[in-house]
Amino acid sequence: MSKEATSKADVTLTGTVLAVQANYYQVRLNPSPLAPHPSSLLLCTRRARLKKLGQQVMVGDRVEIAEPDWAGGRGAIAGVLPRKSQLDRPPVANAEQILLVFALEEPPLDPYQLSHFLVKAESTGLDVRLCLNKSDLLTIEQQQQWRDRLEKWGYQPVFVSIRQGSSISEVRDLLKRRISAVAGPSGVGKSSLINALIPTVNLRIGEVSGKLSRGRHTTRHVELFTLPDGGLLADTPGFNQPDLSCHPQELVNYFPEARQRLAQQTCQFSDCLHRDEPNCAVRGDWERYEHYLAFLEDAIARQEQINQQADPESSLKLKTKRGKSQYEPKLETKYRRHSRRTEHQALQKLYQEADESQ
Ligand SMILES: Nc1nc2c(ncn2[C@@H]2O[C@H](COP(=O)(O)OP(=O)(O)OP(=O)(O)O)[C@@H](O)[C@H]2O)c(=O)[nH]1
Ligand SMILES: [Zn+2]
Repeated sequence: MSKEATSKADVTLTGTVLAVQANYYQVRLNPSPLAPHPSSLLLCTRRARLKKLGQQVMVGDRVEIAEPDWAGGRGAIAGVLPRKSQLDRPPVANAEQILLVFALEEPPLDPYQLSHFLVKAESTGLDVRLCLNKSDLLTIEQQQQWRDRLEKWGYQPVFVSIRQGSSISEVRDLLKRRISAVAGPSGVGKSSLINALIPTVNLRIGEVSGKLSRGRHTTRHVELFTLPDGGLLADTPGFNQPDLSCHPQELVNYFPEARQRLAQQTCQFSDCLHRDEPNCAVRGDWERYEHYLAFLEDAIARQEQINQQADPESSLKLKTKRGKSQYEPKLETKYRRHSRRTEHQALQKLYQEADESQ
């Protein structure tokens, strides 16, 4: 075979990245006549060409493998197929849905915190599923109250008790054959759920230091767990204290019940922020409207900060005090602290250089 023919044959080998640790990628191969057996795992490096192009490789990525060394279980990632979706914190490619886990009790379900997580999850554009754990701590009536309330928010939660092993199969069905990311606050039972879904995983429960030493909750290590009946699951440490970083104008789209109102009626003004504008279709008697207003304030404040950073040479800055806006002089550049954005860019550059020098 000519050299060219060999390399062509190599790139027909494809797989999915299951884990990333430093500069190594664990790849599960797709069935192929070239692979010795289906579901072979290879430990891969990234081709220098991809590094030069700045092509990042994330868990969930579908990749092309070259130079397989079957005996040594090694290979090289030669290409990354186009992504259907991309989560940044944690870095996961091709996820289709977010499984948001909350507890009904211990800790008690806080509607505002739940709303915050839901909006953050919706802002990814992925499907959002809600799983409420520790149903053993609530009566049937109490569960029904939550069910009714959350249905008005636009969600059909799955109530489970991992302790009693109830309704785990419903969650399993939700996750079948899809890439999902699990998110939720601390202590709600995410590890317990993953253990129940994948008995071979054996994550530590309720032991923070144990988890840290295992490297589970560090940003350099992201892993997709393989579910017994197909599907991949990412445990998402970066999602634990979500910060809402959406544009004020977009926020409304992350509330299913507001989306529904907008589908039936439009606001008078196309740039309506749904606060006190006349003839607004969104403002009204729905439970989470208060949450919407609170998140909107944050989004507007963040947007103003971004606008200031986008125009760092302007000698005036817009200040809003008690609803009144006015321009105030800014300090000279050399006396100003570096903006968070430039610090972030500098850090990114450092990471990149460190990566390339390895
Ligand atoms: N009553 C009750 N307790 C549960 C249930 N599932 C988990 N727990 C308990 O909840 C606590 C927290 O469980 P974990 O699985 O560690 O929670 P986690 O969400 O992974 O927590 P972090 O790792 O801190 O994010 C443990 O003490 C579990 O035993 C349940 O269905 N019912
Ligand atoms: Zn409106």
